[in-house]
Amino acid sequence: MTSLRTDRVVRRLADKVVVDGVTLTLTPGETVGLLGPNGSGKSTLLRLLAGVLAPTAGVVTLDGRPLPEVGRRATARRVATVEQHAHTQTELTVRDVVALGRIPHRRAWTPPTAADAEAVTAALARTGLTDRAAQSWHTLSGGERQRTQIARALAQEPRELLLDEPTNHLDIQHQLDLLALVASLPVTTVIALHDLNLAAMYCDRLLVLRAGRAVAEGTPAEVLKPALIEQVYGVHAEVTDDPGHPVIRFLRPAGPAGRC
Ligand SMILES: Nc1ncnc2c1ncn2[C@@H]1O[C@H](COP(=O)(O)OP(=O)(O)OP(=O)(O)O)[C@@H](O)[C@H]1O
Repeated sequence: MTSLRTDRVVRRLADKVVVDGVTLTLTPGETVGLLGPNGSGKSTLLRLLAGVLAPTAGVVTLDGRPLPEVGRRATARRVATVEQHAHTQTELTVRDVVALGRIPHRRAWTPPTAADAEAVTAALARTGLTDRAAQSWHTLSGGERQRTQIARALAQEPRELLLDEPTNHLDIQHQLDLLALVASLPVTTVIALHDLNLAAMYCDRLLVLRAGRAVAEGTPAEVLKPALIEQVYGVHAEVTDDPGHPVIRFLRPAGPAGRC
């Protein structure tokens, strides 16, 4: 069994090449970190992987079949996404939002089954939201909203999980908890991240984008070298080896040394 794969995908948006010939093959069960500066094409690549955007050239496959052939509903049963800025317009409780994850599994006009309810309850528990189930979405903090969207994706019981900067808005404990949870799930995960140290700690493999192109791919230790960090982010860094993963320390640019 394979998983998602992009084969030399290109995507143009408003006459600009935003993703430029990226090939990425996911191995079932692995956690792949998508790195790169703002505007480097991470979100766009995630949308291509989810089938929400069609490539301008190249192909995205799921188990070897192009996504248009797999179909939207079948893709939605397999692939869950958590976008950067998820909104809900209507008055929904946390449990209602999480239950939206069951839609791809339900037949039209049929009430939720016991299996649907169980998946929702389990997803709430896994994300620490059981006590918030009855709370209105609108009253949640940014971090609680983020966790609710993760719970919705887990309720979908996906085999592939695509996360766009899911640690935004989370305090450090919830960042670590979330990434530990994601890394422990028996699903194939692609996760766009800005924090290189968190990527080093929780990802099996990294793909680094710059101006839409893949410029490095490999394990965190292979990829996160000072020269690469300087080339991609324009930042000086020291990298030391902690058992199991590299640790990055950013060096101040020359100039007045300010402190918070
Ligand atoms: N609908 C659109 N029309 C025109 N340009 C777009 C559109 N969507 C994205 N872009 C551009 O494509 C480029 C890549 O955007 P994308 O959101 O994929 O980057 P990103 O790496 O996820 O960035 P960030 O880290 O800031 O979230 C950016 O320059 C962005 O302005």
